[in-house]
Parts: sequence; structure tokens; C-alpha cells
Amino acid sequence: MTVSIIRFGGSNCDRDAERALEHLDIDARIVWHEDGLPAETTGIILPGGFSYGDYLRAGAMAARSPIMAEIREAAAEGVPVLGICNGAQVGCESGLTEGAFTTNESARFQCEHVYLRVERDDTPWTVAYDEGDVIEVPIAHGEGRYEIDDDRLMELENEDRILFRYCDETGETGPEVNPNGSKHNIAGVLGDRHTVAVLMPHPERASLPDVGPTDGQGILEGFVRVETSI
Ligand SMILES: NC(=O)CC[C@H](N)C(=O)O
Repeated sequence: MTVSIIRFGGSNCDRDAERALEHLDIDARIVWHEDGLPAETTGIILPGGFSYGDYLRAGAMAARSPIMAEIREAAAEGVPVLGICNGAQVGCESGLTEGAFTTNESARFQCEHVYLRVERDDTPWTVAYDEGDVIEVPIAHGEGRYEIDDDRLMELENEDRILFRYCDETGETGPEVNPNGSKHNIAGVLGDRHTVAVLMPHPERASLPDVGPTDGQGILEGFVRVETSI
């Protein structure tokens, strides 16, 4: 298992992801996007940050890098892909999954800890938890409001592709515990396959015991659980 963490100009959570994976004994390396996807890649992280200064829309420019075509191809072959925060924005912008992330309802950058409810526990990213579990993970974004048209939203719900929703400590969701105004409190969704996921919160910042809660570890362990969970 070798996870390639794709660095774009302006990525800034690539090293956080590398350290979190190393802590879990998962082999990881940072890959500059212009260098293309290494042949030994068996997992991919699109990390957080401010790729290309969030110009146009967050993630819009990185999504046009030629490496994204390679990543789409790898994803279609079953290579697990996790987009975190800016990486989630790149994932949506490049068609790895549905919907888009846009400006927070508050119109402010928000940096805080949130609670997430695990919506299903039969994907590589959530098999470490039970459905309904509540985990604590940080957010740090200005464009984290998940938007999608109502018809596609219904399809996503019916296809059971919602992975995480913002909630309170007890797992209740609703507008009062929605930090950015995301549709249906959505914090993370699956792509066409269970092996592709994008999420706005940062599991890599909730993985090292020295710096706070470690609830995010289970999500990153998806890279090793992928072989056993599907
Ligand atoms: N932490 C991040 O990845 C931030 C994502 C993006 N730059 C935003 O502000 O929405």
C-alpha cells in the first residue's frame, strides 16, 4: 500500500496527511502534480489547502491539472481516493463525485471542531466505526457549504452515498448544528464507488495523539481496510 498525496501549488495539508498516515504505518509519499501519478500508487489523497489561491472557485484550477485524468482512471479501476477539504473541492470540481462546495453561509472562514455522524459503516472509510457513531474532527474552510440540486440530492440519498453529516454531541442533526449551511448537513459523500470519498472536515488533523482527538484515524485506515471491506 503506497498512498500518493497530490501536492498542487498552494496545498498546505499534504504534510499533515503524510504524518498522519506514517503514524498509522501506512506508506505515503507526497507527489507534485506535474510529475504524474507514480506507478506504485495504490491509494490517493487530495489534500487540503488553498490550491492556486482559491481563485475562480476553491479547487477549480487544481481540478484542471492533467494528473486529475490519471486519478479518475485510477479511481475507476478501484484505487481508493480520499479528498479532504480543498481536496474535496478538487474532487467535486473534477467530477470524482457529485455536487459542489461553495461559500459558507456565514461568508466567513471557519476554523473549529465539529461533530460528525457516521451514516454508514460498510465503506472502507467508515468500517472502523458503527453507523450512528459520533466523531469529533476539525474543520477549516471558507467554501465548505455542500450544494447540489434537489433531484441529484434525492438520488444521492436514495443511493446511500452520504458518509457523514454534521451533528451535535448526541448525533442529532439539523440547521442549528450545521456549521456552513451544507444541504442536509452533508459533510462527506461517496463517489460512484465506495472507494472514492470526499469530505470537508480534516481527519488527518484528528489522528495524532499529541495534538488532540484521534477520531479521524478510522477514516485514514480506509486505505488499508479497502482490501477487506469490499
Ligand atoms: N483547509 C482547507 O483545505 C481549505 C479549503 C479552501 N481553501 C477553503 O477555504 O474553503
